[in-house]
Amino acid sequence: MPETEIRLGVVGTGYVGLTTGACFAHMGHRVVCGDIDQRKVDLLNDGHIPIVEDGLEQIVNDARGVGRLEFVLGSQAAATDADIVFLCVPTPQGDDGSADLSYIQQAAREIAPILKPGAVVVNKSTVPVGSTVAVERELQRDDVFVVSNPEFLREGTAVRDFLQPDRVVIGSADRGAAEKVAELYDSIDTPIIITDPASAETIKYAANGFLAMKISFVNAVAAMCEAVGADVAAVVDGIGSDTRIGGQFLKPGPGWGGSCFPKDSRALVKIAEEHGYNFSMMKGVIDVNTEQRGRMIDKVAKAVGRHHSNLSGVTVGAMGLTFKAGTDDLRESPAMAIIADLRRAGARVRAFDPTTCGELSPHQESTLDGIELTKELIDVADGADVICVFTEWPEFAKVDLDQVAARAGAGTTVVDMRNLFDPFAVKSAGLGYDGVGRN
Ligand SMILES: NC(=O)C1=CN([C@@H]2O[C@H](COP(=O)(O)OP(=O)(O)OC[C@H]3O[C@@H](n4cnc5c(N)ncnc54)[C@H](O)[C@@H]3O)[C@@H](O)[C@H]2O)C=CC1
Ligand SMILES: O=C(O)[C@H]1O[C@H](OP(=O)(O)OP(=O)(O)OC[C@H]2O[C@@H](n3ccc(=O)[nH]c3=O)[C@H](O)[C@@H]2O)[C@H](O)[C@@H](O)[C@@H]1O
Repeated sequence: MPETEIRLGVVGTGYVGLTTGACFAHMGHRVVCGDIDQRKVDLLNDGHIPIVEDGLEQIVNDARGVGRLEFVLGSQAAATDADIVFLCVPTPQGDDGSADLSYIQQAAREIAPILKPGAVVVNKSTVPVGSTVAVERELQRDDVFVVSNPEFLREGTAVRDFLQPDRVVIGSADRGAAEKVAELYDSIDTPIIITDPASAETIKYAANGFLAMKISFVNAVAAMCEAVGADVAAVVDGIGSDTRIGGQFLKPGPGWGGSCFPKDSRALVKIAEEHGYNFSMMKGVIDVNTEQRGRMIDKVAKAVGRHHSNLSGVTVGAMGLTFKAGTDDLRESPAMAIIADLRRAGARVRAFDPTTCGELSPHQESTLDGIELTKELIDVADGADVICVFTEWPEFAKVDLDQVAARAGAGTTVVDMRNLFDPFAVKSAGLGYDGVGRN
């Protein structure tokens, strides 16, 4: 890997900031990552990775070992001396559905006085169209440049996605600044798309919106499969084999969740609305997702022979809590949303997730109140009237179904929201089975 003289600052050490900093250091750059969360900075300086992310610990430790990666408190300490500063702070959903830019604006204000002349500030956070200009306005510096470089990594495969991206998108009004950022990716073999800031910002939302649309589409098709007696797996195989459609992101489930699709799909609708366009298709994509959660709750109610509004006395065994496998992230998890509704209807929920059976991460602590956590997967079967598979953790598929039936009682239904189990195997163990789009 080539050692370069370019110094990078990264503001925010969450899923995106930590991955960005560690991967750029791995690629040969010198990186200083700053966060306002003292606990996170301390953990990182003690060699602990605060999130579950495959392969991240290794590259963080390797880069720190050769002195290319440092963790400091605050944005200024990260940006001092940096030639290029990446803003990787949250852009949560505001009250009206639009993206809340206050963290970005705050970070920009913090670093404005200490930026080196000629420095490039990069919006890596997902920000609405016009945010490059908004950051320029906060900085009030005509000797620095602002560039958009949206990130497309997924949680769980963040390191791989960052180091082997399908493309890198850079948006800038200044060609030289765009090329400076592009050079950082020189060691990666991938197309680099340089465009204007508004297009780069739109690409990010359009990509997430399109992926959410694929999943909503397949969930709607799954509902149809149940109605007409078709098998969604065969249908997905049949349509996904058409290269114009592609087989990826067509797994039916309890609806899409996570820290990005929900907020970004709403922000996309809002951005369009603010510019005079009614993005009705995206609204439909969101509606189908809401319906999908309702359909899952109806499946649970049907499994125990009750109406979904009255589940008092019902014990639900929950397999998985995170918004998908491979992450510890509970933000906007379909499991958490469905569990909240089941609990509101009076159900008791006992749950196991591989990321909640040890010490809880800060994200998790605040959200798990009222859910009884078990130490082992099999324990969720104890006394369960219904068992829900919320997350597709591969190890769940290896559970001993005879033991599940013994602990829960024969006839208990498994509502398999991820189509993880073989229905025949579940039924052979004496359990009931209900999947998504399967008959
Ligand atoms: N999580 C994901 O998979 C992806 C997220 N994104 C976008 O990236 C952005 C960041 O997302 P995450 O990394 O998930 O957020 P996160 O919440 O995991 O991390 C953000 C970090 O920024 C820190 N922070 C906030 N203000 C700060 C400041 N002024 N100075 C220093 N640190 C500060 C917070 O303490 C936190 O550690 C969002 O816009 C998100 O939409 C984009 C692609 C993927
Ligand atoms: O902007 C972001 O934050 C990121 O959002 C998503 O990444 P992520 O949220 O980590 O997770 P995904 O793997 O996309 O899954 C999102 C949700 O869709 C669900 N999903 C995904 C794929 C599928 O076929 N079916 C399905 O139900 C998942 O279970 C999960 O709830 C995008 O995939 C990333 O490209 C993007 O960078």
